[in-house]
Amino acid sequence: MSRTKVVVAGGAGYIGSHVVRQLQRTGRYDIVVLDNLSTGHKESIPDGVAFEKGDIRDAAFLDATFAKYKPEAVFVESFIFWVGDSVKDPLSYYENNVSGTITLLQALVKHDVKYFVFSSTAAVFGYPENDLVRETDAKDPINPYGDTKLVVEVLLKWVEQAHKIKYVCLRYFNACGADESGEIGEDHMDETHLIPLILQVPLGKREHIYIFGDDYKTHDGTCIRDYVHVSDIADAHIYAVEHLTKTGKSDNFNLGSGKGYSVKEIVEAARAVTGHAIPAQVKDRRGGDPDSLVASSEKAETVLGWKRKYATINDIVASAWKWHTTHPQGYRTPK
Ligand SMILES: NC(=O)c1ccc[n+]([C@@H]2O[C@H](COP(=O)([O-])OP(=O)(O)OC[C@H]3O[C@@H](n4cnc5c(N)ncnc54)[C@H](O)[C@@H]3O)[C@@H](O)[C@H]2O)c1
Ligand SMILES: O=c1ccn([C@@H]2O[C@H](COP(=O)(O)OP(=O)(O)O[C@H]3O[C@H](CO)[C@@H](O)[C@H](O)[C@H]3O)[C@@H](O)[C@H]2O)c(=O)[nH]1
Repeated sequence: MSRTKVVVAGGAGYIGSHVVRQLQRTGRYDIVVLDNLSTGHKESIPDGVAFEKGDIRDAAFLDATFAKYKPEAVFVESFIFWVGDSVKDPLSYYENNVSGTITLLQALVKHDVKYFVFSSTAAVFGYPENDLVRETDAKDPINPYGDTKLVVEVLLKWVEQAHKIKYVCLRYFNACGADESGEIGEDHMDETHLIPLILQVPLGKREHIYIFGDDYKTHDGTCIRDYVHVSDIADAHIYAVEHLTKTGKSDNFNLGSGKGYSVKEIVEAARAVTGHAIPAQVKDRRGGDPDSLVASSEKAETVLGWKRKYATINDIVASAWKWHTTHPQGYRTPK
C-alpha cells in the first residue's frame, strides 16, 4: 500500500508531537515536521520523521519544503495560544496565527496540496449557549486567540470554493495527558494549564494549586471543562485525513467527551493518582472563564468514527503523571 506524504506544521509542540506519534504508529504516512521551535521541542521528534526548521510565515521556506517533500495533506498545530497574551497583544496573534496560516495556504495552492486539517478550539464558541456544545452552536469568541481560530475556519470555506482544498477543522476542548510510551508529553514554558500545574505540587515545584474562583454556577462552584486525552485528539487527525481522502467532504468537528469535570474534581483525581494531599487555595476568578465548556462528541463519533481510548479522568491524569515524574524538567531532563 502506498504511503501518504504529510506535513505537520507545529509538529514539535505538545499536540503536534502526539499527532506525529499516532501517524507514525499506523505505518501509513511519510511525515515531515515543520516547526520554528518557538515553543516546541526538537527532542520530541522521533527517528524516521523528517524535520525542517522554519516558520509558517516564511513563503520561501514553505516553497522549498513543499517542493522537496510534495505533501498530500497538511496538519496545522503551529499557533501561539496563551489566551491572556492574546488580549494584551492581539497583533502578534493575528500575525502569527492568521497571517501565518494564509502564507501556509498559499503554499498549499501553489503546490496543489489537496487536504488540510486545522487545529481549532472550543474558544471559538466563547460563552456557550448550551450545556453540551454542538458544532452548529453560535460562535462568538471572547478573546483574540479564539477569534484567530474562527477567522481561519471562515477563511477555509472560501479557500475550498476557490481552490478545491478540502479541510477538516478539529475543535479541541481541553487537551491533556501524555503518550503511553512516556517519551513525550506537555512541556510548555510558563505553563498555564490546570493538570500540569496541579502535578507540580506533588513534584515539589509548588506548594499548592490555586483554584480560580469557586462562585461559578456549577455543582461545586468551580469551572467545568471537558478534558480529552491528547492521544485521542491525535487519533482524530487520522480519522479526519481518512475522511477527507474517502469522501472529499470538508467539515468541522468538536473533540470532547460529553462529560465535564470541575477544577475541584480534577484536583481530587490528581490526589488519587499521585497519593499526595495537593493543598488547594481558592483565588479570584481568572478573566474570561465560562462556567462550563463541554462538547458533544456525537458528530465526530458518527461521521468520523472517532473512538476515545482514555475513558476515565484518572487514566488521563495518570498518563500525565507518568510523563512528569520521568521528565521533571520536561525535555531538558538529563537522560
Ligand atoms: N493545549 C490545548 O488544550 C489546546 C486546546 C485547544 C486548541 N489548541 C490548539 O492546538 C494547537 C497546538 O497546541 P499545543 O498545546 O500543542 O501548543 P505548543 O505551543 O506546544 O505547540 C505549537 C507548536 O507550533 C510551533 N509554532 C508556533 N508558531 C509557529 C510558526 N509561526 N511557524 C512554525 N512553527 C510554529 C511551536 O514551536 C510549537 O512547536 C494550537 O493551535 C492551539 O491553539 C490547544
Ligand atoms: O492554576 C490554575 C489553572 C487553571 N485553573 C482553571 O482550570 C480550568 C482549565 O484551565 P486551563 O487548563 O488553563 O484551560 P482552559 O483555559 O480551559 O483552555 C484550554 O482549553 C481551551 C478549550 O476548552 C482551549 O481553547 C485553550 O487553548 C486551552 O488552553 C479553568 O477553569 C481555569 O480557570 C485553575 O483553577 N487554576
